[in-house]
Amino acid sequence: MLELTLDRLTKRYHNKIALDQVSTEFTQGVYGLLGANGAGKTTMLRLLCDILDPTEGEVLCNGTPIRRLGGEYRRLLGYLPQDFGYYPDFTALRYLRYIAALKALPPQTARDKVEECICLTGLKGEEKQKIRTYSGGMLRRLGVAQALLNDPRILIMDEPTSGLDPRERIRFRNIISSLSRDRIIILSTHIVSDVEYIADEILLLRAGQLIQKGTVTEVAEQVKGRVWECMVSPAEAEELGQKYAVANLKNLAGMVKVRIVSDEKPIPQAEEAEPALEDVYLYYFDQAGPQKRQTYGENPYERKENVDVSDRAL
Ligand SMILES: Nc1ncnc2c1ncn2[C@@H]1O[C@H](COP(=O)(O)OP(=O)(O)OP(=O)(O)O)[C@@H](O)[C@H]1O
Repeated sequence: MLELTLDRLTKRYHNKIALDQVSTEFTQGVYGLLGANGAGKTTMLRLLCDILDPTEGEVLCNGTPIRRLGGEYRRLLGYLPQDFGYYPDFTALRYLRYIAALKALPPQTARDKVEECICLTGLKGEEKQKIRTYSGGMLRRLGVAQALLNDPRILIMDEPTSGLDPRERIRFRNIISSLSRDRIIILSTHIVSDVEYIADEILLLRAGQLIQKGTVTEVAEQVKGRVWECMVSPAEAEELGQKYAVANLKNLAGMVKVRIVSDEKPIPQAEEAEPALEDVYLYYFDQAGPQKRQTYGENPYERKENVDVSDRAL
């Protein structure tokens, strides 16, 4: 079985520490790397892909430093960067054949894999369209397809769901679930719901440090006793929003149901609620300040459909 080990992995850009002594292991499964902007997610993924050199520490694959494995390691790897390069005037088919050639796949294998990846990512029927005509979701699926051409045992994706509409998000999650057998899949995001349902383990990265790792339930347990719900008037809700990290607001018959993440009980009538992953996210990453938290949408108490709390909090 494949095992990736990060051993005190550190990356400094001049005097800025982007990744700070991160040690952890990955075995088969889906891992969701969650963190706010600038937390160090891209840096960690690029170190894992051997695109960046660590300042200290190392990445090991089955005990051997990936530096030493070189091409042997890269053959195990599929990578979808945040902005993957493509030629807009190529058709998807031509582009995938081109990438297959770059990955040095033998011609028959290339033809088979291109077809397989087109089908797997739901692009069948659209593969002869020029990429410039693709929607954001189709483009992301094409990105996944190119990362899969060499049948990688390790699949690394940087913010693969950014800019996708809810339908494409669900589609993406289903693709990842179908790929998860026999692979290490690591994907970064700042959108909690994108990893909540598919990740076997969640890693929380804050200011370059790994602050939590575990299943969704294990990570959510970390805020047990710190999640509160209460029904208050709109004015009280506004006041609470100024003071606390508010995870959820719902208008109910003139009153507002408020979900708050706080070490202390915010008001006497607040009741403890079962923690969820987005509460954890809010607990660790709510750096926006109350003003920003409260200015989402025209009515701050209206929970907009398909808008992630984590998006709102940042
Ligand atoms: N080439 C670079 N030179 C200097 N600083 C950098 C460089 N790349 C990243 N950084 C800094 O390192 C920190 C971590 O950046 P990184 O891109 O890894 O974070 P991230 O979690 O992926 O953020 P985002 O979600 O915005 O992509 C940030 O403070 C960033 O400004």
